[in-house]
Amino acid sequence: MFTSLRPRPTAARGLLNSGGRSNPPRCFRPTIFASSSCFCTAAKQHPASASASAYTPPPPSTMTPPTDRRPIIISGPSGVGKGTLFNMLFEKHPDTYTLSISHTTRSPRPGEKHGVNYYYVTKDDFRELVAQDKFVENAQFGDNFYGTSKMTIEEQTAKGKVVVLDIEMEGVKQVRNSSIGARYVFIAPPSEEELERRLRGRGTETEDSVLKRLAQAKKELEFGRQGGFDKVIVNEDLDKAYKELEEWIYA
Ligand SMILES: Nc1ncnc2c1ncn2[C@@H]1O[C@H](COP(=O)(O)OP(=O)(O)OP(=O)(O)O)[C@@H](O)[C@H]1O
Repeated sequence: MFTSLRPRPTAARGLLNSGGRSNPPRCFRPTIFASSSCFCTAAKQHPASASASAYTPPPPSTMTPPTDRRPIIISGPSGVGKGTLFNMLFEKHPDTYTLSISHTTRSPRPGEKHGVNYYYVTKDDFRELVAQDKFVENAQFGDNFYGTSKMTIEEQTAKGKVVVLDIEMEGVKQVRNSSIGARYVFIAPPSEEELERRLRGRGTETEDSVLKRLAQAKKELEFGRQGGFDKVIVNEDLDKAYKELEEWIYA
């Protein structure tokens, strides 16, 4: 269990999966840094459009699904472009990827549905699930717990979907220590200055949130440098980074 910051951890995004991990469309697991009433920064439909002006939605893919069906764990500092890249992937391959649905102890918000946005459980139930080692990763934000169950991943994988988890380093460590076989990609910025520029340019954070995210980014970058990822992609040019990501996934 950890309580560190986790922007929009597990599979928290996706243009397509309005019933993905948590909240209403594009609003998933909370972030302690969220600056708006939406608990996450995922409300941006096309993050790329905010700063990466050259972004154009990719045409639907005719590619066959990847042969490697293991969950894809994406990690990297806040603002590096993880959501942007994965949204592009989801857009281009709408039938291939899915976001896992988290368990949470928080109450449903209006319009949210159990089993669609989250699995809503009591704290006692959650603790019991932790004790039974049912989660591949879990975290505490404020008073509430959040976790990705192994069962959710297994069910989606059994349906032929490739599950995507977007998690920060503590979550990555947990997944690595779990029984879930996964592949790991780290998204790095071209520089810390550019990372800050993107975070500020996104316009979703308060100054306090930007500073906290940048402080955490240093740790995340060090974690990325330590190795252990199957793939590291420097997201400088968005289209090139996306191509690299897709080639790696489909290799
Ligand atoms: N290659 C790029 N060049 C310029 N801007 C980019 C690039 N990739 C992403 N961006 C922009 O950077 C900002 C941050 O991207 P995004 O929200 O996808 O980051 P993130 O890693 O998902 O962050 P968080 O973890 O906080 O959700 C967005 O405004 C996005 O448009």
